[in-house]
Amino acid sequence: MAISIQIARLPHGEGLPLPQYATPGAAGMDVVSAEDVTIAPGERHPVATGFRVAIPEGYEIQVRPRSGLAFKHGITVPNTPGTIDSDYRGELKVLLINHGPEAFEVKRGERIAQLVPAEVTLARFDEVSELDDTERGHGGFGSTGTK
Ligand SMILES: O=c1ccn([C@H]2C[C@H](O)[C@@H](COP(=O)(O)OP(=O)(O)OP(=O)(O)O)O2)c(=O)[nH]1
Ligand SMILES: [Mg+2]
Repeated sequence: MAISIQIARLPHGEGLPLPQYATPGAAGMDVVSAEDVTIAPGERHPVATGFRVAIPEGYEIQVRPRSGLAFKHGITVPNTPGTIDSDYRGELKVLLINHGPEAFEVKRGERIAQLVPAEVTLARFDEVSELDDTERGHGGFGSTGTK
């Protein structure tokens, strides 16, 4: 079942489509750019989407890269998955970085990322003096193999 997320359009978002699923089984809702911007190789830019959202408490939106942009142009989201908090009321922005060899032109209306709403599990840390023993113990960072 779909949850309802309120969305408000900023003046520069006029005429843009709402974030939407490209196919019935898509996990992410494609979001488009509200601006024309060129991102030089190695540079990053917080791309405007023209929208603000009010996510219901207990949920977040994850901002994920589009694999096509990453594969074809080296364009990705350095903070992936970006976190949109339920109490954030500023403009939803998509931080893009150009890992490709050529400048990349983002055109207004082009899909730049996908939004995946997700449930948030709230937790607290309960401090203790000892933890239980496990087979893994302190092993990490590749301790179970050679790669
Ligand atoms: O890709 C993103 C990531 C974040 N934000 C907005 C919404 C989010 O709720 C807020 C804060 O993001 P985050 O907690 O990841 O950043 P921070 O560096 O911890 O900043 P803050 O101190 O504002 O929490 O910035 C975006 O618009 N796009
Ligand atoms: Mg934060």
